Amino acid sequence: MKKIEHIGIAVKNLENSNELFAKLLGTASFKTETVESEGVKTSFFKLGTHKIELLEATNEDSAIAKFIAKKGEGIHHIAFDVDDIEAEVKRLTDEGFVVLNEIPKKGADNKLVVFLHPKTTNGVLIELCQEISLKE
Ligand SMILES: CC[C@@H](C(=O)O)C(=O)SCCNC(=O)CCNC(=O)[C@H](O)C(C)(C)COP(=O)(O)OP(=O)(O)OC[C@H]1O[C@@H](n2cnc3c(N)ncnc32)[C@H](O)[C@@H]1OP(=O)(O)O
Ligand SMILES: [Co+2]
Repeated sequence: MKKIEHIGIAVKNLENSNELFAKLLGTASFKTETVESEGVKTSFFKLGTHKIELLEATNEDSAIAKFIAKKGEGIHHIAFDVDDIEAEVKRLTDEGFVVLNEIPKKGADNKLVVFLHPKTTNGVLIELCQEISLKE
């Protein structure tokens, strides 16, 4: 794994949290994107080479809606940048981690993503992500 790509934060209202994080970080969100397959609306802030991803649920079955109902707003996942997501899936599976989707899926911000179950990673949901252009 190369670096932390982003930290995902579950929020109830993206518009309000966008304003709050813009004030907090002193910089505006550079992108908002809805990923229907994940049931989320996202907003990204850049901090050096890292990002903060705010996530609001778009439906009640979304992982974000369930998370907020159980734990409230807050840090939802940590995403790591990888060069070869399929090789990382194999390496981590061989190490005994539970991969939630072995086939990488399309995430936000031009990435392929894979999640690891938080039960096998000390209660922290881990996302692996790879820039799509590197795959082609
Ligand atoms: C925009 C796309 C992408 C990107 O490009 O960046 C994203 O970031 S999408 C983010 C949203 N999508 C996901 O999170 C997909 C992966 N997550 C899942 O598949 C599920 O959320 C899950 C982790 C398998 C949990 O789902 P489920 O079992 O249906 O939910 P429960 O509410 O029953 O939770 C079971 C258990 O797991 C704990 N949990 C749930 N979410 C988290 C979390 N984010 N961090 C830590 N722990 C989590 C939950 O508290 C339950 O624990 P117990 O109560 O102790 O059983
Ligand atoms: Co994410």
